[in-house]
Amino acid sequence: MSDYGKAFALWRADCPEAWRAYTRHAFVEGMKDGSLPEAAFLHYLRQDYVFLVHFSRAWALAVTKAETLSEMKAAAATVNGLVNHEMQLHVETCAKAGIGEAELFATEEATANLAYTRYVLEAGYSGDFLDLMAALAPCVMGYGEIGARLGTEATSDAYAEWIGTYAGDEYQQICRDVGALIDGALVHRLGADYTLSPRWARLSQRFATATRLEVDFWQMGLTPA
Ligand SMILES: Cc1ncc(CO)c(N)n1
Repeated sequence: MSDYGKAFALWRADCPEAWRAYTRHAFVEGMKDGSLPEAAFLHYLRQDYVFLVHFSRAWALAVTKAETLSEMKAAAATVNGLVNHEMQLHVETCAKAGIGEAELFATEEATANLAYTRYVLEAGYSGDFLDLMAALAPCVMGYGEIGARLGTEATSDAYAEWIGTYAGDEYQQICRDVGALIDGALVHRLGADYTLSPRWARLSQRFATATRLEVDFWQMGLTPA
């Protein structure tokens, strides 16, 4: 497994079934062997564009909840990566399928999408930087892990652009940077022995909840309305 930091590795190990259901979902395996129907992929991608709008807002909230300039820089860099790099994949792929950007932005949110993004934003509104990071980590690192695996295991090039976006150096670097950001933020607020903090179990639960919401998001993708 790639090095996405210590806290991520611990949180991931705390919810093995959910993590596996997320990263080995039928939707993911369908991209790997090319058997995923294009209609399901486009349905997912339109929803994911809306997801990324809210996900970027959550990262922007992290800029305001940061306590050091280094945290602000890392969160701001992630906002930049999302809106100027990752969302480009969605805009270009949908454009090729005849879906324009205005239509993309106007996509009606599926309930699985609403549930997930508002859960993450609420973690940031009601909690602090750490609550927000625990809710954001499964999204960032999960796609990094899926992309890296599919980058070497894919047997079809049907979804090569999607896989390339997440397997690529730029996205993998974001995952490592976010991992380092989270590890540093934990030490800064809870001390070096942060796993002994009474907050640790709740942070791990947040990570597990967000992971389950990722499973629901893939499932939503498999069932176009
Ligand atoms: C649902 C979802 N989770 C994570 C990512 C990675 O940013 C994404 N694009 N969409």
